[in-house]
Amino acid sequence: MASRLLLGLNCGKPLESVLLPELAEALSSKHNFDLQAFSFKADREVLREPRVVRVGLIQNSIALPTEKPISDQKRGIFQKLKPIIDAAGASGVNILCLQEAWMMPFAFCTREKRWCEFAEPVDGESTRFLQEFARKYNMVIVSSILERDLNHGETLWNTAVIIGNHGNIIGKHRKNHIPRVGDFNESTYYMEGNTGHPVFETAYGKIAVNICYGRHHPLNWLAFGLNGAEIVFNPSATVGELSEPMWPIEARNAAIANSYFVGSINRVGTELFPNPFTSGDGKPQHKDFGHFYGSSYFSAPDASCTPSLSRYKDGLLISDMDLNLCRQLKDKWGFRMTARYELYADLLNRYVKPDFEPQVMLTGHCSVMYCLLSASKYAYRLQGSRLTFERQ
Ligand SMILES: NC(=O)NCCC(=O)O
Repeated sequence: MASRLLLGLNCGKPLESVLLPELAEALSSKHNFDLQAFSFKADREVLREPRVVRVGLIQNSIALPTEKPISDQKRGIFQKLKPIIDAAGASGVNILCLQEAWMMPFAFCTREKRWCEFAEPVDGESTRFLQEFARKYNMVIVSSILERDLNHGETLWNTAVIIGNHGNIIGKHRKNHIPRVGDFNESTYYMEGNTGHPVFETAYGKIAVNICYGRHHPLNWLAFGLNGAEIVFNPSATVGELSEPMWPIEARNAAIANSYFVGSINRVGTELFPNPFTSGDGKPQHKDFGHFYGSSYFSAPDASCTPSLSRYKDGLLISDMDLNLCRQLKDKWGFRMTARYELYADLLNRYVKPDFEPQVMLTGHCSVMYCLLSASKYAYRLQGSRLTFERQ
């Protein structure tokens, strides 16, 4: 019963696990990373063949202490990821996504500008590192980096680069929503993205990327769905104290509401920085953000989801998913058909204007109050939803 609620049912059954090649298992034992694989099925259709793609998510801790030279730290992460990506390749993964800013410690919240040196152009060394794997394994790779935009005054962005299965760069998406919560105040580092909600048509399906804090924004999820995404990745960096109770709910809910699959990834470990920083909350200064709790997982449009990877260990989570499930769930629940986009559009149009007044109707209770007030010594004035009183 508990598992039915926690993981749901896929086509009426518990999710099945999948056997992986020995090579992948051997890499996971040798390099000590968690490896799990599952399969989301869809019903057989008469006119369409199943569209099964194999998707992978990688979560990892950093490789070297943050005091080490920046280039060593970055190379250390490359070395650490190599066997995990090889395991994905050996398992026949078609689309692989790494965690947010995978090529660096999660330094944004220190607000120290020294970490800007990790930034790279879209076609920089991290992309080149991954392009080789993309070619070797015929794999699409989603790589979330700190981007330095050389064509626009060297500004910084939090960007997901989409590398095609031939090693080509299909495009990029820049994080839309920047957190300003607790230690996660990343606004001193990069600006709100300017790429909208692109969906990338890859060899294996239509994918999009909702970077980290964007997962708290239902309209951000919706926009990727409206543009036709079948799989949305959510590469993240978040810690236990801040968000762990929300983690298993938000992406799963987005998958249900938007009839697509979601792959959620969070980094693992505690990252210590050389200088203490504060969170502006009156608590003592500290040198870490807390524990990045991993727990990466997949969610499907039928409300089923995989178990999560470890809270502590590096890991590769693989899942087969029949993308036909997206349309089957659209047909079943009709969320797209029953949504009232014209009503939402109208409200949002009015809401973004400075003179917006909330549409609040007076309850019966209030009307009685107004009658009493009218008979009293007070004059009242209703402006929009604001009620003011004045003694007569
Ligand atoms: N990287 C990032 O956006 N973190 C914010 C924390 C959260 O959304 O849980």
